Amino acid sequence: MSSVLLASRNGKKLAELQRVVDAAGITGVEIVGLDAVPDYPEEPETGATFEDNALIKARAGAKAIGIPCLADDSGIAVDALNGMPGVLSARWSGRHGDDPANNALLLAQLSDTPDERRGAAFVSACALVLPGGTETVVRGEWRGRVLREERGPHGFGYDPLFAPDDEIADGRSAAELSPAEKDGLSHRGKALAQLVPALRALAG
Ligand SMILES: O=P(O)(O)OP(=O)(O)OP(=O)(O)OC[C@H]1O[C@@H](n2cnc3c(O)ncnc32)[C@H](O)[C@@H]1O
Ligand SMILES: [Mg+2]
Repeated sequence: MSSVLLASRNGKKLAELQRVVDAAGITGVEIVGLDAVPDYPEEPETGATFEDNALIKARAGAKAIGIPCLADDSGIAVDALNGMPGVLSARWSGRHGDDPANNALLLAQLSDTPDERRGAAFVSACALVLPGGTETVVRGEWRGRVLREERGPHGFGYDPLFAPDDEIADGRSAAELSPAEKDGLSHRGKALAQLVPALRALAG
């Protein structure tokens, strides 16, 4: 049984990554979180793109622990803000990981933006880096619109403000979808689906 390190310091994101990998039913690969390995310092996420940052995080984990490492870098890209917050999504309000402050700032910035120009996309880049140096990076996108108020109890981050375009969502926010529904539609689900063959190849 080989092990793969899932390198995220965001508990709710980590849970989503774990769920999607579990649902893929990959046998012979054990997924371990950062809590199961010795502590190593967090790399600054200095990349200009989601892909760059996912690689920074996955390379750091593979190097520090010496096993294959999977990392996600993600965020929301708002059309009316020319793609921002983008790679700055986790710290848009200035405080890293402060979801209520990030959501409040985004709402305020879009207060004058009419409904027909509130389009946005969640983006996830997922990188798998092997200690030998092999690197795979994939991307998933999820189109929708930014709501005018937060709705729904599930998910994390900007989910309560994001209404996916998918018909099956039927106007609900991403935080009003069940976790399984979100996984089936989300940027992260779409990105990870492309990594399943590479993960399967590690089994043994
Ligand atoms: O870097 P790690 O340790 O994985 O954890 P993080 O929370 O810092 O993660 P990112 O740097 O990738 O920043 C992603 C931010 O984008 C937002 N985001 C990403 N995926 C999301 C999702 O599925 N739903 C809602 N918001 C999301 C949320 O604000 C995250 O904090
Ligand atoms: Mg981060």
